[in-house]
Amino acid sequence: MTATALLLDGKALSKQMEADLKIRVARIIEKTGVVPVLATILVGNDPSSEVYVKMKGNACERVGMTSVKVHLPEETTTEELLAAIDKLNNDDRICGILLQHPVPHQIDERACFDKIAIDKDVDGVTCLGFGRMSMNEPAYGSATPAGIMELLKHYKLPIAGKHAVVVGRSPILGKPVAMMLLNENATVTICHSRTSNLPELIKQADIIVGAVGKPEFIKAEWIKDNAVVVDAGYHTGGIGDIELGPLKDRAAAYTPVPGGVGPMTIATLIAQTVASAEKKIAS
Ligand SMILES: Nc1nc2c(c(=O)[nH]1)N[C@@H](CN(C=O)c1ccc(C(=O)N[C@@H](CCC(=O)O)C(=O)O)cc1)CN2
Repeated sequence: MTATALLLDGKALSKQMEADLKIRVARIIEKTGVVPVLATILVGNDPSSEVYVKMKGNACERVGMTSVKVHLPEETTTEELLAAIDKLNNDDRICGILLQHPVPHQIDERACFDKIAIDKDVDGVTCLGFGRMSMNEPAYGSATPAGIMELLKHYKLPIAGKHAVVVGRSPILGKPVAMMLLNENATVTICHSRTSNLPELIKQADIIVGAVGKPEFIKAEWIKDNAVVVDAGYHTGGIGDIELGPLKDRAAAYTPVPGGVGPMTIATLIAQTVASAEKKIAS
């Protein structure tokens, strides 16, 4: 029997989140007279990265915050980027720092992510933040995984006791989403490029997360009926990492591309920046 799968509408939820964030930002400004600031760092001229950073700046404006944009040339060295991050760490006006991934190949991205002060790591990219989150200690989660968890929570989809299969193990997506699902008591399998029996493992998934970065790499026929399908991919032509078409009438729920995980990434970054600003005034 087929039924229409529940559409996990990240675009609509991100709008709701923004409405709430706008009120919280107005309260911060009323109390302190200071507008919260997110610093965005873009290194080089990757057109997609330019678009994502612009979208983040626009989201800041929509909720009444500002963003300081640091745009560094393609030839920037690790040392130069570390110095730029250090300057933002020491700037009292800045509540959060976003370093757009990927950075040019000559840069040690890990060293630069880890230079971000923990209280300004609103994009959840530092090893310290990841470790704390994994241990269920307070930390800002990596933006896309935290956005996915918020979406599952909003639609009251059960996680505890479910078998979640994550395809991808990147530091800002696959690994953190696996730890977040584990913290919610899912049984988690992490698959990657060296996994030999991928279709077989995916067949077991109650929750499948596509985080592999390859267009429609995960085939609909590998996914069992009534699974919750989360597609964290975004590729030209409006497709993700999962072949979503055939699943729309046999999954329990699915995130569309576009309009699913992507908008939640941005809303989560902004929500965590607002939380950082609130923490600052409470301390
Ligand atoms: N430091 C980071 N770098 C990167 C992250 C991240 O979370 N932190 N994520 C991705 C890219 N990304 C944000 O940076 C991102 C990608 C896609 C979307 C999005 O909303 N996409 C739309 C469709 C695109 C469009 O309208 O043009 C959608 O899915 O509806 C948001 C953020 C890599 N780098």
